[in-house]
Amino acid sequence: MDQGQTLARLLDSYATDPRKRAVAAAVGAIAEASIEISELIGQGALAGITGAAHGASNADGDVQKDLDVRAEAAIVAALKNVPYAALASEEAEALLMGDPQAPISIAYDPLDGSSNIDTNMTVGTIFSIIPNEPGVAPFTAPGSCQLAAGFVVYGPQTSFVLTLGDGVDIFTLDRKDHVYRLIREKVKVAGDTAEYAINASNHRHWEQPVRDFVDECLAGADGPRAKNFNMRWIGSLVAEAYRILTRGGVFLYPADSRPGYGDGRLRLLYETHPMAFVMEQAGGAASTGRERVLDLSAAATSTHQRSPLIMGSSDKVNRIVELHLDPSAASRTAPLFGRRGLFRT
Ligand SMILES: O=P(O)(O)OC[C@H]1O[C@](O)(COP(=O)(O)O)[C@@H](O)[C@@H]1O
Ligand SMILES: [Mg+2]
Ligand SMILES: [Mg+2]
Repeated sequence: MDQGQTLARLLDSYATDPRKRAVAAAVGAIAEASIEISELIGQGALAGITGAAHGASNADGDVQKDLDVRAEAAIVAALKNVPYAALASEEAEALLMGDPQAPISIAYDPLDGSSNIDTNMTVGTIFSIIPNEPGVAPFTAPGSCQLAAGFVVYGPQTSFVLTLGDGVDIFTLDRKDHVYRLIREKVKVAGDTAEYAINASNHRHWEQPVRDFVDECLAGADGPRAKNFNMRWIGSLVAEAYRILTRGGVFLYPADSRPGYGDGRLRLLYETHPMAFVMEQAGGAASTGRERVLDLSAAATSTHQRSPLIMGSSDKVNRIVELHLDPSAASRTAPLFGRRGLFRT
């Protein structure tokens, strides 16, 4: 690994044609905005950030926090000189239209995990950059068309996770010099980690395949996976994704039976598409349980469309998909487990 590599230098060497120059400019602008957001978060109440509601609701009906609004403003300002056709943000009901001839469009979640702000826990920014085809409605292509995607984690360190379609690199903010420095190159999701993350309070609303997978994990060394599992739930997608990239495991925000949760909670364009691209580029997988997330596309009017997200180590994601596609897989591959009747209803 080139210890002296910075995000800015990597983007310079990537920008070899007009489309790539636009991608590099967009990633660079989001990185600039993220440094400002990181400083705001670090200051917290000292910068007037309280975690209190801002008063308005975003397009999905979530109450906007102060920081949601300030992060949105920082990103829109940073993208001012980037040639984009359209911007889709969690915090804006409608698309923000730019130059229809521009080579790219950008979707982003300015502040992910906002319910964590007042608890001093990790939050982040997520982004997805797609090609713009003049005459075609923006953001209607499948996730596999993404040119670049990534996320920023505002944790004890501020880190920038990036894929330009050729693996995943992680940069950490050098606060002294205000630059992102490469700390991990071509990250690979570990396959053998016995960790899963899901909001277990929704257990009664899950579909059977999700219950079956969680039951397998809960059964630990006595169950079909013959391994004791740890459970993690931070309530912050970026923090869960960062943990999976650095340590392995699986994250689920599945569809469930609560009204409005038929496609889970996370939004396709600026949450599940970019996370799926990052996971696949790191050798992991991302599925809804039935379909590859990168095969999904949004309808022209559905900027804030949701999709289930099951992401992480391929073996675990594949097992969950198997349980969805073939319900008998639960008992067939676990005869001892099935015979004992553990967790069976
Ligand atoms: O509170 P829940 O239902 O467990 O949802 C948690 C999920 O919601 C999110 O906070 C959604 O993102 P926003 O904070 O951007 O709305 C994810 O980061 C997290 O994984
Ligand atoms: Mg979010
Ligand atoms: Mg958000």
